[in-house]
Amino acid sequence: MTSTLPFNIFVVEDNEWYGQLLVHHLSRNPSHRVQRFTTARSCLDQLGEQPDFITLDYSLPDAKGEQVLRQIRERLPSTEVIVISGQEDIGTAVSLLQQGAYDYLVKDENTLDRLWSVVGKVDQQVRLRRENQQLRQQVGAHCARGQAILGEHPSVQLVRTLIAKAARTAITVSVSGDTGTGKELVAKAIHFQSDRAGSPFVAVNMAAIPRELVESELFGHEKGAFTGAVARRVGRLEEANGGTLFLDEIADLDLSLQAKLLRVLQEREVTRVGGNRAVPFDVRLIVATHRDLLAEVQAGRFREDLYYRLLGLPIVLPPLRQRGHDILLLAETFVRDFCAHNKLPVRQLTAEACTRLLNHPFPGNVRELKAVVELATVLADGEQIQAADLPLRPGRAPEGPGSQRSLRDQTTAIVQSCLDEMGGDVLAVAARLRIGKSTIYRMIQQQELHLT
Ligand SMILES: Nc1ncnc2c1ncn2[C@@H]1O[C@H](COP(=O)(O)OP(=O)(O)OP(=O)(O)O)[C@@H](O)[C@H]1O
Repeated sequence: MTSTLPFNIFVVEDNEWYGQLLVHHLSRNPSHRVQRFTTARSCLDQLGEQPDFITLDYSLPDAKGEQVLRQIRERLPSTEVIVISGQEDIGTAVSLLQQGAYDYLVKDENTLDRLWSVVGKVDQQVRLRRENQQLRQQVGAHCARGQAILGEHPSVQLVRTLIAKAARTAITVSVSGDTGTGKELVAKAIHFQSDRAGSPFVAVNMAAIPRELVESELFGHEKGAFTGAVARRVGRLEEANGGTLFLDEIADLDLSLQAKLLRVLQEREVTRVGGNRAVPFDVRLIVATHRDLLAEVQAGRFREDLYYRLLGLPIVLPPLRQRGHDILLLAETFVRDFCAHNKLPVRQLTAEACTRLLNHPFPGNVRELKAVVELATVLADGEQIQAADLPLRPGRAPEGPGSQRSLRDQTTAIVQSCLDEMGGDVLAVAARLRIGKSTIYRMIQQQELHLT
């Protein structure tokens, strides 16, 4: 997928001859749309056109480079600005770079070549960003229709209700649940159902970033802020401006950064590492963890003030094994989608395969179920997916009271939970669980099951 939109460039230069030279040079690429302005005011008045790139003459008749740069950065934080100056002045260059200029060029015989290579880089970044945006919109359309989170279990219905409520405001949301229960999916659903859907959804996993890089990842850094900071980098908070920031595995954030995050969230401004300018931001925060955050607070590993700042609207995702017949509903949907994507004839799970799925503890939750049934679809020979096709490994035993139960007890519990959910409709339960209705009637007669 490539973006066909033009790359919009503003050239702000009062010198007639040099301005025309820049316009001519930058217009050599047919996808560039170049406009020229001779004053700061005329450029600022047209920022509504959202240029992708601006070349800014440092000395304009009505303003200095710093002032214009500040106003552009405030209004269009993702537009890159390159300052072009008649004289080399290291102090000015450093100050402009710290204020967020992409580069600082001195007018000499190399300027046009350097400009050409910088514009090429920015052009590529912008196109990648647009592609991402298009992909996001596709995912978003799916999430926004409320179809992403499958399940009929009351606990999942409650999750969908809370998502819809959260989407109406910008409240912080804290999602908890074991690995693979759908925490990121919930975060995306909230974002794409909210009025921030057209803005970025940025996900950061605290456990996946080396400790020493977390601060710069979140808050960004200026060029030269530390060894290896070869270019300015906008942090994830700024990247999510106007949209949603999803901080996964928040409990893994170390204590010193917890203090910094709290301050940034309270002040609603972020200063890049090595920078001296606070940039305001507007993001909805969604945090997730598979740990008990309150227990982390009690153990002194998580700041209590940050805990209360982040709690917001809590959404709890139950483990898959506690969602009754949703296991089958999800399995059937994953098989159907997988067959459709891979142009395979539709495959059905046999009754034995369903029973095997219902009795598996699924320590990896929905992610594990999806992987298992997709692989089984590939392994199955005919149109049916047999129990033996399911690559289920004896997993970690489910935690809690169920862990010591026999297979029979677990089956009874699943059938009972379906009966309760479906208002005692034996035929519907038999169809859903693919077991004979007489088996259910016999279990009722033997008082293993109860109709409420
Ligand atoms: N209720 C659901 N309906 C449909 N798909 C689901 C559901 N829950 C989870 N999934 C799918 O399961 C996979 C894992 O979900 P997700 O990544 O959101 O889990 P997670 O809790 O964030 O995992 P982790 O804690 O390991 O990061 C994804 O492919 C997701 O689309």
